[in-house]
Amino acid sequence: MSAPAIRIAGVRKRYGQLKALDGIDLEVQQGEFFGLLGPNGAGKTTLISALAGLTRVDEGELAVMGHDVVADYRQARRKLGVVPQELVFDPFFSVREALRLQSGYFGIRRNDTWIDEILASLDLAHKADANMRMLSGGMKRRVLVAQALVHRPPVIVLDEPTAGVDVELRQGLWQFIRRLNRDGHTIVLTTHYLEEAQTLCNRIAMLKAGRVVALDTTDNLLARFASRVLRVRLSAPVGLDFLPGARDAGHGWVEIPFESYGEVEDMLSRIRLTGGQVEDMVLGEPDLEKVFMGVMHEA
Ligand SMILES: Nc1ncnc2c1ncn2[C@@H]1O[C@H](COP(=O)(O)OP(=O)(O)OP(=O)(O)O)[C@@H](O)[C@H]1O
Repeated sequence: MSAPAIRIAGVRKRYGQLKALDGIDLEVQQGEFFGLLGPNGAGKTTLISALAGLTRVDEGELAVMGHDVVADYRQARRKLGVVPQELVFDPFFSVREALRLQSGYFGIRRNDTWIDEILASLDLAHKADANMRMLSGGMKRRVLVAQALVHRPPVIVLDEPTAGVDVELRQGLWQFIRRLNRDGHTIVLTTHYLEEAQTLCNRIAMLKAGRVVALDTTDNLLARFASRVLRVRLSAPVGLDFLPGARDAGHGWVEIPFESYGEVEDMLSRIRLTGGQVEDMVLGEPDLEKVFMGVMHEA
């Protein structure tokens, strides 16, 4: 069996009294599109920086593609591309120079063919010779993605890559990341945009105060914590006893949970039989935000 893309076992990290990572066990398999979610301060960035070998943990082990991040640092680092949260650049380099420099860190020379390919994929080719300080925030973020890819890592970790990024760039970025995933790259993503995580990630871990408080496939998380709901606005109030689980949502709206769409027809005919008239109707799908709130509240 091939090694997991990422293996995190019994990891603890303190900053003084604060337990930033409080016993994390997590495996991400090769080819996954994995979401790492959690409120501010949950420990996501600390975990990523430990994976990249930038932060030493107090206890536990981390490995990338089977390479321990401490004992086998160079190999582990080569297998990993990290898109950091912060935009930090040397303002005096051009985009191409920055990417060549990054290639140099990994001992790769004559990397221009691949660099050109990355620049084209990220729609950055026309900025190749522009100075970093001349780029907009969104462009800089694309360069960060490019930098993470110069050494063709099989595992790519993105720490809030779309924070402060406009809709168009976000869409383009996701298209590109999805393609990398289809090509076999393992993707780990942290984001506060839960909608993005819901559509992109096949599996999700939720962190709170340095612990994993939920870990499952996105579908299972959605099914476990959030239900579908039919919202109807009625012309006149009707008793709700005949609709199991229904609740008055105010302003004439009634919310009725259901599991399969087959039930909706039955609900509507029951409303009609009691003399109720539907004036407006909305079908609510389960969403990750509800799941997230539920998990954080329970944990
Ligand atoms: N160098 C440090 N020194 C002291 N405390 C730190 C340090 N780095 C992180 N912390 C603390 O560790 C905890 C975890 O921080 P971390 O940045 O990993 O959270 P996060 O989940 O990435 O949050 P965000 O969503 O805001 O990026 C926080 O309470 C943070 O204040």
